[in-house]
Formats: sequence, structure tokens, C-alpha cells
Amino acid sequence: MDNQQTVSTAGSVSVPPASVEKHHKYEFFKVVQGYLDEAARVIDLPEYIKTILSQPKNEIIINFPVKMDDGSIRLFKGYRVQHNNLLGPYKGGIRYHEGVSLDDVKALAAMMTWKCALMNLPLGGGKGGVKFDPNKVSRDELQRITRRFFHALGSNIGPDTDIPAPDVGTDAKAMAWAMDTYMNTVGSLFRQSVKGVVTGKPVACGGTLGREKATGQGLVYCIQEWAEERDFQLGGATLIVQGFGNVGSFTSLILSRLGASTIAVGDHTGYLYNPEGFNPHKLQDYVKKNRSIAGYPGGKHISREEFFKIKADIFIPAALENQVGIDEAKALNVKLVAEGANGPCSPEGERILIDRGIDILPDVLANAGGVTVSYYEWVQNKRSEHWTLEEVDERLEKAMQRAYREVVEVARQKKCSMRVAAYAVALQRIAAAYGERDIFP
Ligand SMILES: NC(=O)C1=CN([C@@H]2O[C@H](COP(=O)(O)OP(=O)(O)OC[C@H]3O[C@@H](n4cnc5c(N)ncnc54)[C@H](O)[C@@H]3O)[C@@H](O)[C@H]2O)C=CC1
Ligand SMILES: O=C(O)CCC(=O)C(=O)O
Repeated sequence: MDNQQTVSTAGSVSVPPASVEKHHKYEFFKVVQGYLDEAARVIDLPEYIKTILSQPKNEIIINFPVKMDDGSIRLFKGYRVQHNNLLGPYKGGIRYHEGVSLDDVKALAAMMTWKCALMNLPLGGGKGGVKFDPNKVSRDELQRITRRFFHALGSNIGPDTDIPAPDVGTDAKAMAWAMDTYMNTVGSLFRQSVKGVVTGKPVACGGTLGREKATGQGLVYCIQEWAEERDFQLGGATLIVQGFGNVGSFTSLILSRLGASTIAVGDHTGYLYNPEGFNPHKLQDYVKKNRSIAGYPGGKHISREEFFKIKADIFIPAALENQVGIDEAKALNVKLVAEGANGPCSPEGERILIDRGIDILPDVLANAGGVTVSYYEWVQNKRSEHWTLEEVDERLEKAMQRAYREVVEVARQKKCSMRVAAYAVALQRIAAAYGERDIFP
């Protein structure tokens, strides 16, 4: 295969040439590093640990060719960033999106390190992505892109090395292709069945019950904790939801069972408003068939600006990073922003929300249900077990409640934001592990 790989391993092996990435307008990795700095100050993190965590361990960039339906060969750029594996194998999703860049993937990989540590999972942080628009390729092309990418990743991933999962633009089907590719290449060398090389697989090929809805389910458990603390009734509450893919649609659906209604939704094609509330089942089915909310009957078309001004109780950002900047934060007319997406609020946006008294459930806590159930899937694969949905949900509920309460307690003690507190809890766990190892004798 005609693949080019650039692998850098901090402190050893090869140092890659200076990044050829175009300078990204929103420097997501810098933003995440800013939160790391803040949390490090709050807990007095030893400087050497901050130094180690300030860059990922490995940044893998792969240019790989794929045959398209018209017979042409197109070159794709894929990334896998392995941020830290102190607590366990690298873990994190694979994103297919036209905007994917090394900077984004680095930021998202670092966030996986904090998320797994916060949830007390024996996993580290990683993230991957391929830069293309999955809505503009056929199903067959999507399969060939996935198989070529995972073939090229080769033994850089593995059930005890680095375990990918779905993220924006990927789903259970993509994970089935990924697992099959791995099993027929690297896996076959060891003659081993290695289902645990990816999570978020279809249940029929080793996935767990409850993973598809897990991020939305975890977000709802978190929102329920917030509601209980505030004596806020979710029955009758109103939501606005940006992004109606996996996370947005399941959050809307699960909250509807608690009596909350989604009155506005938006995605990459536009925004819709329905003061009577959308039917989340019907809308989810429509999006599964049509790949977007475009053309869905029963809602009034509104602009993005109008969407952010709608009066509601809760805003669920479930699309991409940097969606709530200064203007959106000034416009939002809600009590709570529950971050389903990773990095939806810019630091400036967050500051304005806090000043306006709007609560924020930060991403590394709020959307950690996905990776937590991915961990359950990995454990089931290792033990050759099948857990019931009730067992998965019960464990997830307890895990989210524990993490929520821990973060609230640190935020109270240290008088810091929930986000900084979430980072602080994660960093304390990482610092304890580094401390015990005496890595610089
Ligand atoms: N899938 C998972 O288990 C987890 C996902 N997340 C995060 O949640 C967010 C959403 O992920 P998924 O639901 O998995 O992806 P998805 O691909 O299923 O859905 C993404 C949604 O965002 C919308 N979108 C894309 N660009 C947009 C734009 N410019 N403006 C408005 N909407 C736009 C899409 O139309 C789609 O509705 C991402 O930030 C992801 O990293 C976080 C934890 C786990
Ligand atoms: O389930 C996983 O391993 C990854 C989830 C993920 O990518 C995320 O939490 O952002």
C-alpha cells in the first residue's frame, strides 16, 4: 500500500518535520492547554507532570489512497493522536469531517486523557480523524476509506494499545469495518480474535447494549444531578439542541421520557423551531434516513442567530467545538448549558455565561458516558461476557453521579468553575500515578 506515515514519539524515535498544517483559526489545543494550566495552578501540579502532559506522546499522520466509485484515486489525510497512556491504553473516537486538523485532534486526544482519568477508567487518551465530508461520499466509498485508514494504522492500534470508537461522522458500522480490517491484518498475525480493538461496534459483532445511546444517557444522568441540586423540574422543561446526530438525538429522546421537550434543533444544514416540541423519535428516524434535519416537516425555519436567542431551560450543544463564542453567549436565554459536544464553548463564551449566571456542565464530565460504556464494552470483550442493558445503565448512572459529585465538591472547595474542577480531579489521579512511579529517579 502506498501509505506515508509520520510517527513522532516524544523523547525517543523520530521527531517529525515542522507541522505542515495550515494555521487553524480557532486554536483548540491551546484552549485545552489553557484549562490544563488553570487546573494545574489550582491543585499545585508538579511542573514536570505539566511538562509531560503539554504535548501528546505520539502524533500519527497518514496520507492514504482510496479508489472512488468513478475509478479515480483520491488521497485522504488521516490522524491518530495518542496523548497519554499512563493509566491504560489510549482511548478515543475517530472523526470524519471536512474540518479535521491536527490541532483539533490533539485537543480532543488531550481531553480524552482528562475524561478517562476523571471517570477513573484504566484508560488513557487518544483521538483520530480523517479530513473529508462523509456526506459527500457513497456508502461503498465510506467503507473503502475506513478500511484503508485502519489498514494504514496497522499495529499503532490494538486492544491493549489504542482503542478507537465512533465520534462525529462515524458510527457502529464504521467500527465493524474497522474491527474486520484489523482482525484480517494485524490480528491475523497473532491468530487471535480481537474484538476489543474498537468499541461502539454493532451488538451483533461484540458491541455492548447501551453504547449507542451512552453519551446522551450519561449527559441526562448528569443533568438529573444538576436538576436535583437546583430543585429544578425536568418535567415540562424546554430544550434547544444543536447537532442532531448520535449525542443530540439520544439526549433529546431520553429527556423527552422525563417530560422535557425539544423546541428547537439545528445541524450543519440549518435550524428549526417548534414551540409545541418536536417528536424526537420521528426526528431521529428522519435524520438516520436523510443524514440531516433538512426537509423535516413540522418546524419553522429560523436562522442560527434566532436559534441562540430562543428562551428555553437547557441548551444542549451536540455538534462541534467553538460554537458558543461571545455573541452566542450573550444571546443564550437558558439556565443550563449541558455540553454534549467536546469544546462547544470558547473560553470567552464560557466567561460570559458564568458572569450571566448560566450554569455549565463541562464536556469532560457531561459527555463522559460514551467512553465509560466503551470501557464496559472492552471489559465484556476481554471476559467474553454479555451484560444486560439494565446492568450497563445502572453502572453508568452510578459512575456519572460519582463523577458529578466529585467535581461539584472540588469546585466548591477550590472556588473554581466546574470545568477547572473536572480537570483538577483528573489531574490529581494522573499526578498520583506519576508520583508513585518515581519516573525521574
Ligand atoms: N459519539 C459519541 O459517543 C461522543 C461524541 N462526543 C461529541 O459530541 C459531538 C457530536 O458527536 P456525534 O453526535 O457523535 O456526531 P454525529 O456525527 O452523530 O452528529 C454530529 C451533528 O453535528 C451537526 N453539525 C456538524 N457541523 C455542524 C455545524 N457547523 N453547525 C451545526 N451543526 C453541525 C451534524 O449535522 C450532526 O447533526 C462531538 O463534539 C463529539 O466529539 C462526545 C463524547 C462521545
Ligand atoms: O467511546 C470512546 O472511546 C470515545 C468517545 C469519545 O471520542 C469522546 O468521549 O469524545
